[in-house]
Amino acid sequence: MSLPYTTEKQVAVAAVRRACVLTNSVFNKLVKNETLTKVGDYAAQAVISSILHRAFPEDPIVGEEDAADLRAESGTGMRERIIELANEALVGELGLDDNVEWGMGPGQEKTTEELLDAIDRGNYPGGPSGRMWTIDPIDGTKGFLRGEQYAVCLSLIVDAQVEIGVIGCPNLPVDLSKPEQGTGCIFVAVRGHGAEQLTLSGASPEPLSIPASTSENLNFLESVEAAHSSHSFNDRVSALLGITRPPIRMDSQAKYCCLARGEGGAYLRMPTGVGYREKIWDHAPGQVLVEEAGGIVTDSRGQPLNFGLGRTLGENFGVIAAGKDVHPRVLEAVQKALSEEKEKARV
Ligand SMILES: Nc1ncnc2c1ncn2[C@@H]1O[C@H](COP(=O)(O)O)[C@@H](O)[C@H]1OP(=O)(O)O
Ligand SMILES: [Mg+2]
Repeated sequence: MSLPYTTEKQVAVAAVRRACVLTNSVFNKLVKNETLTKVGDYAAQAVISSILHRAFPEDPIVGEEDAADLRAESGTGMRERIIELANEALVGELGLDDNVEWGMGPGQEKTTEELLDAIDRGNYPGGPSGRMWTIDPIDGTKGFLRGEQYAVCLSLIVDAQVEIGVIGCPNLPVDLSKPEQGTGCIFVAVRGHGAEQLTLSGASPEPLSIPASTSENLNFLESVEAAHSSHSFNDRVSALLGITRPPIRMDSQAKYCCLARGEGGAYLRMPTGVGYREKIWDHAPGQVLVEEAGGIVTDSRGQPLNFGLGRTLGENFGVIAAGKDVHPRVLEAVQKALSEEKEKARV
């Protein structure tokens, strides 16, 4: 019997790889300003969505972008650039085992209308049942703009459970401690079948598992942006756990990837204020990756993240991701730090 989701996995990896090549070339070719990330975002979503649609025409997509601004008169310049870049990425000869059947390779250029429709196909509202894909074409836009970490993220959710996660990290060192090995990795997980790291070209799969950690070699992975995740709360939790090493700060779901391969011991993301709801495309691929590498992902109450509530995870209780042995300790420290905060607010 073949493994479940064999075709889905191949198509997803190929789509993410093409989108990574595209975002790299956007970064290298264009002026570094806010428009750069928009161009990359739209073009990468167009590419991934086109490839998914060709392979799985019935599957709905929850994507970060929609094409409304591009369809407007004012979007003409950007639109033309995006169509050109998306088509380059779709037909480019990457010397890989891509399949023309899935809308990649020579002669597969799309019209403007087809690509705008592909972007708009990301408008699915999500929900508790059925199959759906999530796309975050450039997660960590701030990191992308700085030439640091960002990630191209894709997941398949079935009945609110994440079954496949694929995360492309073009700027991530193959091994954080061996920079000479170069950068560019793709992380892939299939529920029940493990997690692996590939090179950006899709070669050399290495299985991933999170090693056991002690307080001495443990440290947090956290956002660069203090507005996305409270640094001071993480400092307090670190102190409660006796962690002495400074946190590893990086943008995007690259944090889940590093955790899955044993770099840092826990990813902690606590809300900085009220109001922001985490999006499912920002956590679905990372969740299955960490779980398949042997870790646990919950919110700050110890509850699993709920991917069946729509486009967001609902009320924001934060995220704790860590190895099996570390997670209970982090959860306990998080709850202690939360009750300290409550106590302070009361006094
Ligand atoms: N107030 C916020 N709290 C948490 N996450 C946020 C907030 N504002 C934006 N984000 C999202 O955080 C993600 C990046 O997180 P990180 O800091 O780990 O790199 C992005 O997807 C970004 O969404 P958006 O793309 O809509 O800006
Ligand atoms: Mg994102």
